[in-house]
Amino acid sequence: MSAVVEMVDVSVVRGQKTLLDSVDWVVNEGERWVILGPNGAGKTTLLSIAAARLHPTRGMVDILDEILGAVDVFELRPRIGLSSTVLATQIPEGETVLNCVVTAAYGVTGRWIESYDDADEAQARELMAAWGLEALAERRFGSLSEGERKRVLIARALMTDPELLLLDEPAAGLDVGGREDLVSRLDELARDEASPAIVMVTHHLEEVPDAFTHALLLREGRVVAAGPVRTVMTQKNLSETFGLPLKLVKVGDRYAAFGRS
Ligand SMILES: Nc1ncnc2c1ncn2[C@@H]1O[C@H](COP(=O)(O)OP(=O)(O)OP(=O)(O)O)[C@@H](O)[C@H]1O
Repeated sequence: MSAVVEMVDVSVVRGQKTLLDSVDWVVNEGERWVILGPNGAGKTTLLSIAAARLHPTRGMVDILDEILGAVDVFELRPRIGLSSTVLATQIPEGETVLNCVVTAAYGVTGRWIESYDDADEAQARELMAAWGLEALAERRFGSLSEGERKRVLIARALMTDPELLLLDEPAAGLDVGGREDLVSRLDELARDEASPAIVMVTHHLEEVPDAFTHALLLREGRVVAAGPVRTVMTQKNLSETFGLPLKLVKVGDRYAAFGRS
């Protein structure tokens, strides 16, 4: 099994603040990781490095067999699918759903004068069908519900057939129905052997699909635990990660956590 992401002794320092502190992490082909941790733990910072959007202050990062710092990131980024709220803010409100997805082929967020061939549009329409968006192809991005937007961002992230898929809080802001719909779609994606390696960031255990295989727990920039879900998702590790005594509940292969006095 070959590594898709390898980080060795990675730190990110800004002024007096250490955002990531000596992180070691390996994501192999076929693995589906969740990164869990409280607000400010460094999850988005870690994902930004894996997305080749941020260089560490110290340490070695290998993404898809390229070393960060020695590779042209503009060649590397199209091989990585990224869905995040930051990206959502860069999409013009008036852009159609079809254009939101198809423009990923050029790595841009708004359609201008680029020309897309039939294969690009066919690929975008196939992804929209898979993510329940076919009826929304001509709708403006700005008019979509939060759940629809999240699905557009994921379809867009898959547009370039990435070798690594990164999802930053894909279920944030969704109601229970929207969350469950998204979790089951992500579960299906995770079960598909043709899917790329997946890394998803979340604060909420309830959002982790059954089929996710690995977890990395972060607190104050440090890794509390990392490895297979079954060994990492313990009451002790999660209490340490979130900084309060938690009761961990498992329903089937899904998890939830509650405060414990
Ligand atoms: N340029 C910067 N200078 C100083 N501190 C920063 C900078 N960028 C981020 N931080 C801080 O680094 C910490 C980690 O931020 P990050 O966004 O990675 O955390 P997170 O785990 O994703 O948080 P959340 O769950 O709230 O989104 C936060 O305390 C944040 O305020």
